[in-house]
Amino acid sequence: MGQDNLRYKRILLKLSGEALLGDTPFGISPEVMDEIAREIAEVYRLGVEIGIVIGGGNIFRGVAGASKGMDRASADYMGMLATVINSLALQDALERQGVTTRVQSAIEMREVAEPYIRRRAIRHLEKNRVVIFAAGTGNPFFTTDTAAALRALEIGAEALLKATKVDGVYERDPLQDPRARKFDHLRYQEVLERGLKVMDATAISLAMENRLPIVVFNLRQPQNIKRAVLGEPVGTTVSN
Ligand SMILES: Nc1ncnc2c1ncn2[C@@H]1O[C@H](COP(=O)(O)OP(=O)(O)OP(=O)(O)O)[C@@H](O)[C@H]1O
Ligand SMILES: O=c1ccn([C@@H]2O[C@H](COP(=O)(O)O)[C@@H](O)[C@H]2O)c(=O)[nH]1
Repeated sequence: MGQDNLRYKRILLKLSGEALLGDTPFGISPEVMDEIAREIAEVYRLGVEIGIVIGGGNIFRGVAGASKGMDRASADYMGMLATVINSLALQDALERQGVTTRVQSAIEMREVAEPYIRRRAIRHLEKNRVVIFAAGTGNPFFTTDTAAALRALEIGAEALLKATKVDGVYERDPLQDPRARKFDHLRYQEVLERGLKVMDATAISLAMENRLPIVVFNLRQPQNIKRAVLGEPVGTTVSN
């Protein structure tokens, strides 16, 4: 398949940390990780330039620590380190699929990852390397959704693809209310006004201000990443 069929040639893919659990109670399911790596490798071979942000919900979330009395900022740093663990696991899985990758961390840890340098990240993408952005924004009180929107804008991605545990954006959380209806398309403002929690408001606002389209879809449904890249109807699109 040639590049002409692609709807997006450079994407920022946000992967749910929680989806990595699969059937395991904690951490990373090797089967799920391999399956995700295969899907990404297929899209990579279409010639798409791919930046990735992966969440940390399978290991630790700052709000969970804070709710048990921890200092919020310390808990958030733990959450950011959790995303580094996931990023290294994803790098390993992708390289086993023959995909060249680099991990860039927003918190410096030279022995395991490059520091985040925007121009260098763009150069990696131009050289057909998948760039995995670890440690979120590097700042507490944010989430990896916001990190994904930020990095998408920094690298000039044409879309932010949020691959998560649900099929798209619903009128209410579908995990709480299975009767909730799914939207095919929503405007940014509607997501904010309806208080839809599928993505945090900071990420939505950043995308809205910069007209960055967001596609929310189910990570565990085979071929969904490819379908989104080809512009086929999948999940929910959030744009103007
Ligand atoms: N209106 C809604 N439509 C769809 N999902 C919703 C809605 N409201 C809440 N959600 C929840 O939002 C979740 C996705 O966002 P969240 O940021 O929590 O997870 P993630 O990004 O998939 O995981 P992680 O934080 O581990 O990376 C879904 O799993 C869903 O249960
Ligand atoms: O910029 C950021 C990104 C993340 N965090 C912390 O990491 C965890 C895990 O990220 P999720 O988006 O929830 O998967 C998050 O709960 C925060 O505690 C951060 O502080 N800053």
